Amino acid sequence: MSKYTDVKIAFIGGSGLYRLDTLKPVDEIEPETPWGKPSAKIVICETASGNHVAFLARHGTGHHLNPSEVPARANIAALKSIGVEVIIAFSAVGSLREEIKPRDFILPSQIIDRTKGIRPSTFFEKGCAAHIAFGEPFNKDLADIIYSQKNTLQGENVEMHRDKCLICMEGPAFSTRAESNMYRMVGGDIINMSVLPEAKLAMEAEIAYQMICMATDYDSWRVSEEVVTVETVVANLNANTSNANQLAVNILPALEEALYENKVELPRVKALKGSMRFASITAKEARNLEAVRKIEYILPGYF
Ligand SMILES: CSC[C@H]1O[C@H](OP(=O)(O)O)[C@H](O)[C@@H]1O
Ligand SMILES: Nc1ncnc2[nH]cnc12
Repeated sequence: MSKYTDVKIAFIGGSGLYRLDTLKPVDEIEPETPWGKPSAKIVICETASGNHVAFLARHGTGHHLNPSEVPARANIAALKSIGVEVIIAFSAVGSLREEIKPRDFILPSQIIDRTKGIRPSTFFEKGCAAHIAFGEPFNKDLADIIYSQKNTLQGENVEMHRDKCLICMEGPAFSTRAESNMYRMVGGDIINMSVLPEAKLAMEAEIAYQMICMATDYDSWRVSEEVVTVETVVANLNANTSNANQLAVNILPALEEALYENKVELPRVKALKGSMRFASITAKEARNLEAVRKIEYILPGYF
């Protein structure tokens, strides 16, 4: 049992965002979950109101994990074990649309899965099957709070877009020009390698999840442009860092008012609580006890 049980809000940092300078770190923890240890130590930070929030670097603090290697189950389970109810996850993405410019911020509302089945993507396996509804993979209440801060973004012509479709590819190589064009044709607006299985696992753990994407490049579709390289991504990432830091602190008061002070209701966050209680389709007597024991870590008493 962790000494922290009431850390309701967590930030996950992606490429280029290995800490949040605007939050005051007060402790570090490394929970051992049934799915192993998280990508990095979870940094516990104190907000201006005195609440604790968590920060976790998705690829490790020195970015040693490629997207296919991120221990997403351990990450989500570790956050759940300290009481997390809401995850705001940052991600660097390529843009598949002219109007989404490098350095713009995007709140996706949909995902198309182009990962290759090599990432463990569920807590429910080996004798305890369950199926979550994933039609709305992101949490609109959280997107609304984040979008309300759109005018605080700094930089010439930097915009925030919402309701976009995010393609999640396996990587680590970037897309070919033909793949990039295909993603545009099927309705993709932005592309990354990280939203899955993170978003699915959060849903299974009853954690509300919204990704804040930061465009770093035009991927490989634009004929007038060189194809994406990691140098382009990193240059724009560094430019995005201060906006990401500022956005994180700007949205905290609204999140804290809702989650700690119950001043505002977030119906789509509330609806998640208890949503998994009847999600397992496996007959009680047919459930594998070891599988159930592991799931107890994230949903105690459910199965
Ligand atoms: C460094 S470029 C590709 C890499 O960047 C994104 O990472 P994250 O989502 O963690 O910010 C993308 O998903 C790829 O993993
Ligand atoms: N073009 C791209 N494709 C996939 N992931 C990315 N992350 C940043 N840019 C990306």
